[in-house]
Amino acid sequence: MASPIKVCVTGAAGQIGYSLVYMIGSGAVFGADTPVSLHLLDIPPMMPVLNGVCMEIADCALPCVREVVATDDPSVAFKDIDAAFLVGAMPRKEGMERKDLLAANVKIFKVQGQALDQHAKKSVRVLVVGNPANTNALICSQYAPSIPKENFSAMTRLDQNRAQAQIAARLSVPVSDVKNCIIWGNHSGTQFPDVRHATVAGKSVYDAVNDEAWIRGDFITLVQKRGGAVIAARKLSSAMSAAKAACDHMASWWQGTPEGSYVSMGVFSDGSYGTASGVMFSFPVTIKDGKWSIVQGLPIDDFSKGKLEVTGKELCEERDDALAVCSAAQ
Ligand SMILES: NC(=O)C1=CN([C@@H]2O[C@H](COP(=O)(O)OP(=O)(O)OC[C@H]3O[C@@H](n4cnc5c(N)ncnc54)[C@H](O)[C@@H]3O)[C@@H](O)[C@H]2O)C=CC1
Ligand SMILES: O=C([O-])CC(=O)C(=O)O
Repeated sequence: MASPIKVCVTGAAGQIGYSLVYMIGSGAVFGADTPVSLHLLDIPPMMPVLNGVCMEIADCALPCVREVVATDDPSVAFKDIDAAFLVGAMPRKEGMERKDLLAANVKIFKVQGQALDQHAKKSVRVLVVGNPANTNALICSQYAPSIPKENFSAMTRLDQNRAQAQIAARLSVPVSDVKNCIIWGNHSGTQFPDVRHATVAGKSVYDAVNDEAWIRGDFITLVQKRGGAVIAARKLSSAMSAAKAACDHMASWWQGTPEGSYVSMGVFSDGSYGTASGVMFSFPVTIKDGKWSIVQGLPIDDFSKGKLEVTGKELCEERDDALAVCSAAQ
C-alpha cells in the first residue's frame, strides 16, 4: 500500500459527515489500495458527538483508514492535507432558499480559505458542499490566494445524479445507462439541468424520452426543487445522497472521467458559453491527471441560452452579497 493521503472533512459530526466519512474510509473515493488519514473538523460544542463518530469509524475496522485526527482547530485539520470536503455549514430549513444561508455561512468559508492558504498543501483539491456551495467556494478560493483557483470546486453532482435518476426512471432503464446529463450554473432553484447532449445506452436521451414539454418543464422543475422536496419529507436536508454525490465528485477528480463521459462541477468560470465569468459556475467537465477542463463546443439553443443567463445573473448577485458580508466582517 502507498503512503496515506490526508483527507479533511469539515462538519464531520453532522448529517452528511456521518455518511461521508464511512464512504471515504471504505475506499470508494481514493481507491481500495490507498490508505487515508482522516482529519475531522467540527466546532467545539460538537466534540463529544465527533468523538462518537470516531468510535464508530474504529468499529468499522476499515483497512484504508490509517489514522483519524478529530479537532476543532482548522490549523490542525488542514495541516498538509491533499483533499478537503468542506461540508461544515448551516443547512436550510423548510421555506428557505439556499442563498438565505449566505450571510451566516460565507464567513465560515472566508476563515477556512485563510486557514487552507496557511496550512494545506498547495496541491490540495477542495470540494465545497456547504450552501450556498458555489459562492462559498468562490469566497474560499479568494481568501486562499496561494492555492490555484482550479483547486476549488462546488458540488452540483447531487443535481446531476438526481437528473440521471429521473431520466432512468422515466425510461425504465438502469441509472448506469444514463450519461452526460449536465447541470449548468448555480446549485439553486435557477440551475439548468440539461439533457440535450445526454445519452441512454449510447442513444440520445432527447429522442428516447420524446417529450420536449416534459424535458423543458416538469423535469427541470423537479431537479431544481428536489432538495426542498427532501426537506419537506424528512424535515432535514439530503444527507445520504449528498455524501454519495460528494464521493462521486471527488472520485472523478481523483481518478478522471472515462473517455466520452463528462461530469458537472461548479468551477471558476472563464466565460465559456457566454456565461458570467469570475463566479463558480457549474459546467460539464472532463478530468485527466487531476485537472478538469470545461467541455467546449456543445451547441446551445436559445432556450438554453436564456437559462444560462438567469443562473449566471444569480451567481453574480450572490458573489456581490458575499463580498459585502466578508468585507463588513473584516
Ligand atoms: N451542495 C449540495 O448539493 C448540498 C449541500 N448541503 C449543505 O451541506 C451543509 C451541511 O449539511 P448537513 O450535514 O445536513 O448539516 P448538519 O447541521 O447536520 O451538519 C453541519 C455540521 O457542520 C458543523 N459546523 C458548523 N460550522 C462549522 C465550522 N465553522 N467548522 C466546522 N464545522 C462546522 C456543525 O457543527 C455540524 O456538525 C449545509 O450547508 C447544507 O445546506 C446539503 C446537501 C446537498
Ligand atoms: O436543498 C438543500 O438545502 C440541501 C441541498 O443543497 C440539496 O439537497 O440539494
